[in-house]
Amino acid sequence: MKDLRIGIIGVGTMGADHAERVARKISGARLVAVSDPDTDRAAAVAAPLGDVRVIGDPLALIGAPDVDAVIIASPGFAHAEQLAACLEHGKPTLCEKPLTMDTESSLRVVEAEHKLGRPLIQVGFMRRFDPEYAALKRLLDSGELGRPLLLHNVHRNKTSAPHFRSEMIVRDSLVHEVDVTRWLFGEEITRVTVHAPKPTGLVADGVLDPQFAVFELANGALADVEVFVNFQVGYEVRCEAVGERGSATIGLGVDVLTRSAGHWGGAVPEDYRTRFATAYDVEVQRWADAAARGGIDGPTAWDGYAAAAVCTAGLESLAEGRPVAVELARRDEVLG
Ligand SMILES: NC(=O)c1ccc[n+]([C@@H]2O[C@H](COP(=O)([O-])OP(=O)(O)OC[C@H]3O[C@@H](n4cnc5c(N)ncnc54)[C@H](O)[C@@H]3O)[C@@H](O)[C@H]2O)c1
Ligand SMILES: O[C@H]1[C@H](O)[C@@H](O)[C@H](O)[C@@H](O)[C@H]1O
Repeated sequence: MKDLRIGIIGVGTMGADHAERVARKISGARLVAVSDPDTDRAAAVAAPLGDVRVIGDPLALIGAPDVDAVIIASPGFAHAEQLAACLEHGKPTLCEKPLTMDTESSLRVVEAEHKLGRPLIQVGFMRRFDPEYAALKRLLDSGELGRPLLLHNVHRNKTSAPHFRSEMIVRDSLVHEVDVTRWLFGEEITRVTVHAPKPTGLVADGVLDPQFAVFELANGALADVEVFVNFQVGYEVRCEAVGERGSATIGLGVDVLTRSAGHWGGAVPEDYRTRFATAYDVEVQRWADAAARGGIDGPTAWDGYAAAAVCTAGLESLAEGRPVAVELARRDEVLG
């Protein structure tokens, strides 16, 4: 079988990481093109990776006949237009989260894909491919812990860019826990409350960081999330599920404990590229295998839309200081 020819749009932090992954690690696939408005950056990413074209216009990359499948790693605000083009050209697409930046445009993506009659869009909720999250999912599904009752999540980044304001903390960071909660518990989130304590003094005025969210699920379960994107120390993502007959915790980072220089303990990863390296590898390999067959193998456009709807409610809650019901279209009405 011929290699799947992949083009990547947006080669900043995440896109460059995916470019290297596709070029060096993913079997049955080849990186053939990258696109970024910062063409110098695109050229610098492409140069060490072999025969990779730089295409200035992302829509031209999507339409290029020698690009079989697309990875979108541009900022969230650019996803809606680029996803529409991928659907128009019938190209299997791995779109980094968030699907889009609002509920309405996410629903339009779901509807446009549905009209094509086959799933083409996979959303980059990579935690589903992380070995620890996957083990937790299997444990919960096995019933060993009884009915899941509670999920406690911690999501901390070392620092975030100045443009990363309160809305981004919800739509770009908290969105991971929205997906993890829906996926682990297999239920929709129906109501959201996002609280913000007095912010850390280490962010610009007006940025609500950290935030503390509570998700109410359709089956009566509850999830809480601390999201703190300027924690200073490093990258920490933890999660504990509590069921009727036990609990399970992942993300403790305890696999290598060292004693040196008068301390003992483990390392704190710098960012998501280290902590979730395996998850990204598995995600992209499984997506590439599925894309070669013309489809997807992971979180769907519907998952991206459902997460966007929860984030919209979360932002309203953050602004108004009260719980907000999630407005989600009926799945059977949208997807038939
Ligand atoms: N799954 C994860 O863990 C993870 C981690 C980081 C980022 N992300 C997601 O990846 C995406 C990119 O984030 P990032 O941190 O790499 O951002 P970044 O700012 O580092 O890079 C974005 C790149 O996109 C380019 N760009 C800007 N506008 C564009 C457009 N209209 N079309 C194409 N390219 C454009 C920029 O020049 C830049 O090179 C976002 O959706 C983000 O949420 C996901
Ligand atoms: O875009 C990134 C990415 O999604 C990371 O996985 C998350 O930890 C960050 O908070 C977010 O800014």
